[in-house]
Amino acid sequence: MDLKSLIRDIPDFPKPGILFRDITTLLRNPEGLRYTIDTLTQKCKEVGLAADYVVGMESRGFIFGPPLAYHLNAGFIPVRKPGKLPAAVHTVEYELEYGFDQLEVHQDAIHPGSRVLIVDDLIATGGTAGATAKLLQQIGCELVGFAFIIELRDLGGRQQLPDVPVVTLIEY
Ligand SMILES: O=P(O)(O)OC[C@H]1O[C@H](OP(=O)(O)OP(=O)(O)O)[C@H](O)[C@@H]1O
Ligand SMILES: Nc1ncnc2[nH]cnc12
Repeated sequence: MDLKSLIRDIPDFPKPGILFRDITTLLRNPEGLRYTIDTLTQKCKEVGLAADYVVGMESRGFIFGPPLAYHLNAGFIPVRKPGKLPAAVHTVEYELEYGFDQLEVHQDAIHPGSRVLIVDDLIATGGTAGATAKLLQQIGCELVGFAFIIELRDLGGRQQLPDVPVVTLIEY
């Protein structure tokens, strides 16, 4: 399936100079959605990505994380923007393609030694995924790999990540 044809490109969003890769057009396509989840699962299994937990970042990691966790027989743990999680949190700061932000995870959601797989819709600069990896590794988790629907290769985000397998479906 030509997944790229289901991604909509929006120039100058959310800021001038950013070419936004919009996944909502893929999500609303039944065959595209099924193919995306099935192929992501298959590729993770092919490289041996067994995990206790799939960790997804707010907000688009929440779309792809739970179905992937379901198919990999793992739990799902949300990593959220600041002030959203109700219990005690661990926090990390990171840089975006278009700004700065923080991410948080519940302290009691995850424990040293847990095998975790980080999932998001897209890797650009690698700031978000790299910060999430740092957060989880500081807790003492075993990071088994990353899975993204889209990789923006020119931004070199992969170089920001620890040396574990990276699964991607679409590259620009
Ligand atoms: O590799 P990076 O340069 O860090 O960029 C990738 C991140 O940016 C987007 O999220 P965003 O922070 O815009 O939040 P959203 O999902 O809530 O729109 C995207 O969903 C990734 O999480
Ligand atoms: N170019 C882009 N398109 C969609 N989401 C993004 N997140 C960071 N950069 C992005």
